[in-house]
Amino acid sequence: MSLDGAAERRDETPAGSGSGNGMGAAVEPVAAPVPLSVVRASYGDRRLRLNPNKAHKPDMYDDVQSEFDPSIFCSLERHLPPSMLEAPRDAKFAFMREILSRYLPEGDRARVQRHKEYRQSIMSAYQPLHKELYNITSSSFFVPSFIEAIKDNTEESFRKIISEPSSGVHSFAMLQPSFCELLISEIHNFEKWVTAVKFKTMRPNTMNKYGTVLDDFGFEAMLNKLMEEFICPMSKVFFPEVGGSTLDSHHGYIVEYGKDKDLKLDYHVDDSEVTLNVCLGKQFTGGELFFRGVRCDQHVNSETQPEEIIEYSHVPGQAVLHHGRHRHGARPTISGYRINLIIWCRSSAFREMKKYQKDFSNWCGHCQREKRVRQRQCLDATKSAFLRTGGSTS
Ligand SMILES: O=C(O)CCC(=O)C(=O)O
Ligand SMILES: [Fe+2]
Repeated sequence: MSLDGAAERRDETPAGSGSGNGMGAAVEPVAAPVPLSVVRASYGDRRLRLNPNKAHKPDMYDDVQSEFDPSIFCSLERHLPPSMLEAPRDAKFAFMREILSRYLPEGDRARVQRHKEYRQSIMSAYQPLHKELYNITSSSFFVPSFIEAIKDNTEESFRKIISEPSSGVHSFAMLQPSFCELLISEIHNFEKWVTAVKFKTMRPNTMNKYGTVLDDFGFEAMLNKLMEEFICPMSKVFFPEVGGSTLDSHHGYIVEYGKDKDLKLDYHVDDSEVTLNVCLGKQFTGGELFFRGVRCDQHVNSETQPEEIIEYSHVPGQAVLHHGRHRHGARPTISGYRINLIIWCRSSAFREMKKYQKDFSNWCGHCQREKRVRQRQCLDATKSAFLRTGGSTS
């Protein structure tokens, strides 16, 4: 969405970008499906169970090629009708895939498939430089105060490490300097490889000319764990009203600013429920974040109140956790080079619920103000009615 001042940012669509990258990497074919007539004939009861069979140990689907994530098949298997639980894996896979397909329109399915192929073509050719970055090791990734707070997992422990927790923009020390250095070096290695093999990569979203999607070259599982085990505990406490406790997907990328890179980032809202933004380095001046209040879709361009003006200066290793709909931008990086890790975290449950809601006064600053005005008018009307009738209730 691009209204007056604030532009909503979407991931660059994978459509069309899988081709023309000069890589020529082979894309594995989608697994040959088992004809549904076979599945139908053998298993009469075809209704999924509402409650999962927790005692059942599902098969693994990591080696199966499809447009859906293998973990979906694992989870869904526990909901299969009892007669199917011990069926051959291929039969279960075909059955579940047919059900899932009904919920993914043809266009989306083709887009997902192309993106999957794009990722595979990168990952089958790119050699990571620092393999240890692709799996979380708390002690080498995070500073002790952050590890401690997550371990305690209480509102109090989080508030202890956060500065200005009342503003809705929560900042805290998170990453070890050595981790930041290694990640920067991995990213530069990837960029060097991209240039050398003339691969055409997708940018993180429509507003960056530079920047790299980490999920596209092997970091997806690590960032997912980061979201589930290290972001979710905090967002559950600080952003429960926008699905902070049900984050279930993410978009993880790197932004780079400086000479010959992007200089600034325009005013926008993220395509996320909760965003984690961590500065990795290096040395720079400028590049401050400015925030201008949280807004729902309908009020994304409404005026800013003075108390909503927040400025934040990036410090390497320091994270900012904010509401995705908190309007913000980044000021020009005046000198040096700034590189940040961004994770847009999303909640499918919240997005579904949002479709049926009109009032977002539990988080949108403008809805809140409108509600207060309505309440005041109502109170005034009651008061004047009371005065008119002299307090008589008959
Ligand atoms: O440059 C920054 O720190 C902000 C990046 C940002 O807001 C975004 O990528 O959505
Ligand atoms: Fe943003």
